[in-house]
Amino acid sequence: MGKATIDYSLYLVTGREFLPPGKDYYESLEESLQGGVTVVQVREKNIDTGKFIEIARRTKEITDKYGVPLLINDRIDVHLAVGSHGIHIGQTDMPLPLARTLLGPDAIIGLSVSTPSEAQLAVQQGADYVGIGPVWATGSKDVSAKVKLAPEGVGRVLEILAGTGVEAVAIGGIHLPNLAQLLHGSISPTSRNHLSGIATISDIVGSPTPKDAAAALRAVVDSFKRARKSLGNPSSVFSLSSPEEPRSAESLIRQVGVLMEVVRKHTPLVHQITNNVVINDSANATLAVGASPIMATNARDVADLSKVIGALLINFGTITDKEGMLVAGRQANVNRKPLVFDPVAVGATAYRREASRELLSHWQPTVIKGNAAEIGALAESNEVLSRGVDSVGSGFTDPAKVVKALAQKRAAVVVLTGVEDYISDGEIVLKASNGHELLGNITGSGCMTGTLVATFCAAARLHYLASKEPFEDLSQLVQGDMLVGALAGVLVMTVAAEVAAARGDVKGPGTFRSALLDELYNLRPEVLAQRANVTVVQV
Ligand SMILES: Nc1ncnc2c1ncn2[C@@H]1O[C@H](COP(=O)(O)OP(=O)(O)OP(=O)(O)O)[C@@H](O)[C@H]1O
Ligand SMILES: Cc1ncsc1CCO
Repeated sequence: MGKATIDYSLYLVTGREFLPPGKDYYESLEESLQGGVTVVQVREKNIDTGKFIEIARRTKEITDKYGVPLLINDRIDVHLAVGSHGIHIGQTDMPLPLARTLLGPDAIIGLSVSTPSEAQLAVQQGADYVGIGPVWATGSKDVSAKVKLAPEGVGRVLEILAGTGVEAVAIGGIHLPNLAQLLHGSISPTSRNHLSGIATISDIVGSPTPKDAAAALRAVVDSFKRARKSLGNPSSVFSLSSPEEPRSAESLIRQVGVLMEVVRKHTPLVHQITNNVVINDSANATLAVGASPIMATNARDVADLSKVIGALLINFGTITDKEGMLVAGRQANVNRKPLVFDPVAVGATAYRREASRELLSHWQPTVIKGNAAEIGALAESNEVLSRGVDSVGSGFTDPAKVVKALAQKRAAVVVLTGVEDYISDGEIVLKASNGHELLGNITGSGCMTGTLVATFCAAARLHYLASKEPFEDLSQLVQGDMLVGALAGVLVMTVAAEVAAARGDVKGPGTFRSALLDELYNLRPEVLAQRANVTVVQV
């Protein structure tokens, strides 16, 4: 088996302590290989050398039967004794150059890395692959003192590895429900490098049916790799929502009109965890455009709900239900429902910054929507400051560049609201110049825009599912063109606002607020198409 042909898709690290009561280690191992494990690493701590060699030898008999390479954790002597394919070493184990000298060029040597600089060194020293982690907290190893990388942190390491030929698996807290989030969210921002696979212990070893457990994980990794491989444009965030038509402003506006009809026809359920300032206006805005709102926040309620909703909005304006946000978002990823994140006032306090980091490491948003201060805080730019929930200052020097970079960094569509709205999927940037200044005089206009973005993302998914052959890409977090969904939310809101503001009965914010609801209800695709002012910005 040549080194170049090794498939790192599903890398099993053994851990006999996780076996369910009564389950035999060798039986579990064989079943996991039948389920699709592609590499095995024997990891034994605190064990006599003789016993380690015995376990490794019997393990190799089984892995050989399935043509799967065997690696030994840390112990070169055990590797040599059983003739395995190589070793895996940690940062504090034997130095990689020394291991290479001892083992020669043909042995596989993998290294655990947690940072881009460790990855850089691994490349220089000739590692064949790296294990990047810990991604999340895990019960299999004490990583309490280590920084949890989250998918975004894995992506920063993958950036370093791009083009080097060094492959990468991620490790730490990876389970079936967060696997698609990890694969998608860790694609490196600039080079679009992605994981070769994932390493796991407990999901497989701890299962009474390791064959099924391995097969389920493998199916997600396989479909992810297939999708990345077949991708026409590797910079696209949503690989399977490749646009139906070339992306001109006219065609996008036409597609927005289609989504307006889809909402009225199918009345998607839009689950919203939002702040208590805007909750009623947001629910009414959802109804006005033809969808159906549900404002559940309790963690015990949201998991069931996730199966039936069209999309989820998480707006942390008054941030009282973080537990519900964590569970609902994770379930949206599992059920492949669009998830719109509105990080209200994220830059204003340390607590909000920390909460946003926690949420974004726990689930992958489909769309991130914010005003300049909020997008600035997420993009770690100090061009725009916040005063509570509002932005202060004149905005970004180059807003198109900021939204495009953040979309790439977060693997999500980004919507920046303000006098002009900017929307990017990391590939193209749209500028939408509709709206009215009275929107700045009512509270929660941005929050309502977020609600409508979620509503039309639900429609984009329904439209995709209705118009395409059903497909089984288990690694996709969403299906449908979410750029069009986001644009639709922004345009419906801002065009309805223009029509409302022009009414003779509108005298100020109070009458405008009622008129806005009426005009959301009355808005037709033809009127939207006439008024929509959208341009594609070259970045
Ligand atoms: N002066 C303006 N002219 C045109 N449109 C505007 C103006 N101000 C805001 N908008 C529109 O209003 C919507 C809300 O954007 P804004 O940036 O004010 O949100 P926000 O600050 O998050 O609001 P809130 O915190 O009150 O929910 C956007 O769709 C935007 O296009
Ligand atoms: C005023 C306000 N405070 C927290 S959320 C919110 C609604 C507008 O973002």
